[in-house]
Amino acid sequence: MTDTPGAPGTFDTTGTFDTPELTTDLERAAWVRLGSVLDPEIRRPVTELGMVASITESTESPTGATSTGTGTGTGHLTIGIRLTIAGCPLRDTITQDVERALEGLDGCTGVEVVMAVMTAEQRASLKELLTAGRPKNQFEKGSLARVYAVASGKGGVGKSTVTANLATALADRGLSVGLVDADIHGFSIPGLLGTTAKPTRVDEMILPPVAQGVKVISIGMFLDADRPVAWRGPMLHRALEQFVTDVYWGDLDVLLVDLPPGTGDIAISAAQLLPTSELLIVTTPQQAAAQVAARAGELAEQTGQQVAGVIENMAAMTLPDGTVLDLFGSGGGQTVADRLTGSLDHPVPLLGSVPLDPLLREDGDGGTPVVLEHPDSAAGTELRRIAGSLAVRPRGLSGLKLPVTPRD
Ligand SMILES: Nc1ncnc2c1ncn2[C@@H]1O[C@H](COP(=O)(O)OP(=O)(O)OP(=O)(O)O)[C@@H](O)[C@H]1O
Repeated sequence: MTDTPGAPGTFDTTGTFDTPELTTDLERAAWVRLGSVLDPEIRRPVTELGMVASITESTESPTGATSTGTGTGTGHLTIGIRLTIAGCPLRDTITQDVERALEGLDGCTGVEVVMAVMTAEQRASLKELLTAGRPKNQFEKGSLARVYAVASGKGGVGKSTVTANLATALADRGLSVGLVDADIHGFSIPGLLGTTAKPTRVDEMILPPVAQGVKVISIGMFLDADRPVAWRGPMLHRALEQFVTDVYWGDLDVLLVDLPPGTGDIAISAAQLLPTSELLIVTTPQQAAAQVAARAGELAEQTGQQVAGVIENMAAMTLPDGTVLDLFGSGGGQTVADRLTGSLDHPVPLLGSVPLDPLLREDGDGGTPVVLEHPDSAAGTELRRIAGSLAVRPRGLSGLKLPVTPRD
């Protein structure tokens, strides 16, 4: 892989992209194959994004011998790729993906990937291509994405762990999923998804890293991890606003938002910025915890949100010898669901009850969500089941009867 300066020229003035000049059959076949290479962040083919600058079959082999007789090339391809920014952290991934896509291509004797960087005009064209026709806030009313803001009454109930696993399980089902870590003071989502990647900036547009198949953005990606965040309400609101408006999410099926615990500024900002969002309330089975969790759900009355359901976490676990360990008591999830059903104008179901499971914690610590690493574990099975019910849930609950799945 070698670097060359960005070569302008194959973008036309209307902001769309010309295909590179293709003169041999091999070059044309390579172009078709490269249509399967997705930009790792934008998740669209590199051929659609103006990232393939050139495909050239050399007439001279790397050893200096020229091709003979046929008038065609030597089968050695040089692929010019334009990265969005210099020092793009994903250059190796893109190189490997290009090489893999061209593997076994008939008549291809070798591939060299040459990297360049987009010019300012090319970046502007790319941004135009990605944002054209999209509202600044794509999650306004009328948005096709289902948006779930995950809330809890207090910290430590496993809200972030549940959110990361639901996002991963939904992505694993083939849905296009975004995840905003809005737990500004206690951001833990990048760790739970095993990523230390930073977002790429294309001018003022932010491309979120993809981890475990989920497009994820967290305040932690912009900060020095060891420094506490001492932000006040307006700054928190601005940060969340940027996550909503400046991040390129593409066409999402589901956006999950990991809220901080409680009923603070961010929960209210999220309701304003994401007017179609519904709340998912996470609680432990403990009755005292359930009372606080219900209060977080009742905020929905003031913000005009619906509560899509309650998820009980840290429920009783069955030990290998068959005994049941009921660490936090039982019934908290159902209590919250009943109380919210009583106080809000729509039924609030208990969506599921995730047991205490050491694998959930271990996999979370390891950055490999349990739904992928141990899908058949007690917690993995229940989290995948809950994700399944969210995946098929219609958007908006007004006037709809919800399937209530009480647990015993
Ligand atoms: N069902 C479970 N079984 C075992 N451990 C769990 C379970 N759910 C969560 N945990 C563990 O509990 C701890 C707290 O979880 P997590 O950080 O997700 O909570 P939280 O509600 O998001 O906290 P905060 O809002 O304060 O950030 C983590 O160590 C996590 O691995």
